[in-house]
Amino acid sequence: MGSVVDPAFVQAPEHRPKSTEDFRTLHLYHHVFPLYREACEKYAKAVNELAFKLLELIALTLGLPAKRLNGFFKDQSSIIRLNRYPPCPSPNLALGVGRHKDGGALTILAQDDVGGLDVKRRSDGEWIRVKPIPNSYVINIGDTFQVWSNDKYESAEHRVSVNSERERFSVPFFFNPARYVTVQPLEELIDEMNPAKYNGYKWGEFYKTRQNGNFKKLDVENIQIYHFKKAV
Ligand SMILES: O=C(O)CCC(=O)C(=O)O
Ligand SMILES: [Fe+2]
Repeated sequence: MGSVVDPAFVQAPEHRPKSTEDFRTLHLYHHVFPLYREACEKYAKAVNELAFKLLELIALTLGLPAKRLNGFFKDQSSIIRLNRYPPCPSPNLALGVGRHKDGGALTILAQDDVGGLDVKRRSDGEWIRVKPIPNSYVINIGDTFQVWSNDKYESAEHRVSVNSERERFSVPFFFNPARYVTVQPLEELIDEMNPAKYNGYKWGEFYKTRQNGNFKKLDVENIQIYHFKKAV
């Protein structure tokens, strides 16, 4: 790479790591944008605190001690993504993000007032726009919670539509457990009457494979939690 003349035109790095290991060596030009780094770190700390509060509240709703799930996040692999969706001349022919489910425990999404996030209504399969509400987050239950809760909670399928008028920004925080965590139905929630519906899987392996895409796209077979569903 040549020398940097104007930092506004620094070539963006290849930002999709090839393996989970690469996340550790990912640098977003900290030296070029120190204020950006500071803002990101501050935001990450605050949203992480919120994530733990939500985690504890959800644990209580499952009849578990508030801190029952906290240990899974000791070496958490959470990430924040900054999304920009430019206006699209043919919004009916393209999607900002194709249909998918978030694989982790929770997603805390900040979105601007443009709108574009659609969630699939389970009753009839219709795509419903998630209306932006100022100063609020969209909280999404991910696959990990679906498995922990043995299907009591379900992760929602969603996608992002684009429009031809305005660019859109969103900032999801993906609250993910440590890579070494085996995700499986919590033992307190299963018994003979209500047996485990999933075999356990290693979060790090699942996530690495999920990075190849979500649901079936081109010729890549994507990993989904139903692959771990036990036969009944
Ligand atoms: O931009 C959004 O509103 C959501 C993006 C999203 O679903 C994702 O990055 O997983
Ligand atoms: Fe998502």
